[in-house]
Amino acid sequence: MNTSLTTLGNGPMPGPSPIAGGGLVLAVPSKGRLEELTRKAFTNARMAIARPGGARAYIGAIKGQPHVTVRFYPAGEIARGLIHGSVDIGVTGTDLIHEAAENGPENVVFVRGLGFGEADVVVAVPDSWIDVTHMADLADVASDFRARHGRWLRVATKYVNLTRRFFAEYGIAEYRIVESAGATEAAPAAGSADLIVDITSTGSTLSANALRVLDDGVILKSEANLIVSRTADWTPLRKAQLEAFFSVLGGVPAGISTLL
Ligand SMILES: Nc1ncnc2c1ncn2[C@@H]1O[C@H](COP(=O)(O)OP(=O)(O)OP(=O)(O)O)[C@@H](O)[C@H]1O
Ligand SMILES: O=P(O)(O)OC[C@H]1O[C@H](OP(=O)(O)OP(=O)(O)O)[C@H](O)[C@@H]1O
Repeated sequence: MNTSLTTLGNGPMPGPSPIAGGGLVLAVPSKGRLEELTRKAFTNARMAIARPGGARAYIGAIKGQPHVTVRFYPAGEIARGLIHGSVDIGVTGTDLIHEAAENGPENVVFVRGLGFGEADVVVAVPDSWIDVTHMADLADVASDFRARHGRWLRVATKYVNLTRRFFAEYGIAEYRIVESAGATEAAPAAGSADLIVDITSTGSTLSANALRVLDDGVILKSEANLIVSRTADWTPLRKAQLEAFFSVLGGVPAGISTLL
């Protein structure tokens, strides 16, 4: 697995930044698989993240980057912070940028994929729905579901916005979203929803719950990314700090130069 943040090799250990004052917020995932792999990626790039207060502390630092404050946030919060400009640089899943706002991708620069957190957001139905293999079949099911069952078709998901946009592309409007905070795959068997939209990587959670991805049901392919906010307040000082940060990672990436 390639967890390198650099494109041009690791380079020398960074010295103290010549720039004083101001400061950038670098947000990294506070828990789960993304936390561990993100920290490994920064360590590989000789930018090891220190978390002096331990696993429950929410502020960290990078040696040699005195103008960078590391904040540990849930992955979804990082996406929202990058879009709104309260986070300058962040690592999170691309799925969360797309889910957080329809114009989310326009408000950030995806600097590079990090080679982990690879997963697809998919539409999955019970294995027993043998005649439903494509979104067009689902559209047929949705259109007469209420007449047949006396209630709307229910979709369990935490990807409410991605679901609405994707279903609209197929003209599917007759359904209800059941917001799910976790264990979404359990919802159809538990009777709280008819189908789901969720993230999958190996597919084992879907098959363990007798669910199947529709043939054209991949909404998007996601990966952990190093991301820069376009909406942050890019004063000349902070732009210089951003350049200093990326100089350690092999140079300022092309997409960033439009900010500078
Ligand atoms: N099985 C998986 N394989 C690879 N990447 C995944 C997998 N599940 C989730 N991810 C990635 O990690 C991100 C965070 O997922 P996770 O399940 O840790 O979030 P959460 O705990 O539900 O959300 P939050 O961290 O915002 O509270 C996902 O949005 C996706 O980008
Ligand atoms: O396709 P799979 O490889 O089965 O992964 C999919 C599962 O991973 C995530 O959950 P979570 O992070 O709670 O699960 P995990 O750590 O067990 O993968 C996601 O919400 C799915 O439930």
